[in-house]
Amino acid sequence: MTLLVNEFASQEALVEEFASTITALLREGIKEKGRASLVVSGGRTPIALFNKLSTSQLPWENVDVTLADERWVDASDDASNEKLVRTHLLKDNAANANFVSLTTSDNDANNAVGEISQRVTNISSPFDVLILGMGEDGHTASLFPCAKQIKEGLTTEADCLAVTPGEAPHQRMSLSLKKLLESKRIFLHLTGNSKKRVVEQAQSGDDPYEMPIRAIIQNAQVELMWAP
Ligand SMILES: O=C1O[C@H](COP(=O)(O)O)[C@@H](O)[C@H](O)[C@H]1O
Repeated sequence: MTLLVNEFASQEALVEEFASTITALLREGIKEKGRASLVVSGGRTPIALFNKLSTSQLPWENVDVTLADERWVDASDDASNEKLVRTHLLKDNAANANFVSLTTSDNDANNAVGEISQRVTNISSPFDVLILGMGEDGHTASLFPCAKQIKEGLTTEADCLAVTPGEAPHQRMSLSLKKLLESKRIFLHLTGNSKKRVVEQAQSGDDPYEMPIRAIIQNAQVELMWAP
């Protein structure tokens, strides 16, 4: 499919426009169906966007928010994507959004796949907005090229799976490629020149197992939101 490239002069300019686009899409979803859904990623990139989005004027109680992936740590751990979302997004106007957690108290994420899948399935499909990030290795969500579950992640009909990345910390829970693609609008949010080079590398090859972000770009229209 296509990668629509939106480049901004600064991260501030990106956040301003991106937050307003997301707000408009969620408002549209609520108008059409009574509820809207927003799937976000973790990591460092989305923090400023989350802070800005939390000030958006929306009936947030009608918005379901979940994650594209989670690190299998306690929700109080600094590595937790849920902690990031709770700290930077689910506050101010957005405090009443319905957050769907991708964690349980199970020690092993494999034992929680059924329960998490059920939670994700209960969010109306397709998602209104999906915001993906990407690592320097071309992983997106927790679909890591170095994980032995990568084939499962890119081919399963299930909504989510447990992943153990070979070269990154923490076991993960990730939405599957199939579930990620069930989204009306898919954004890839990146900052910095090195991530831009990784996207260019992804575009110049075909193998999704080498760079899983390719599986998204090859199967959907993806809107890149990039700033230096
Ligand atoms: O581990 C993860 O990394 C990616 C990228 O994070 P960033 O810090 O480079 O922005 C993120 O998209 C994913 O959700 C997260 O679990």
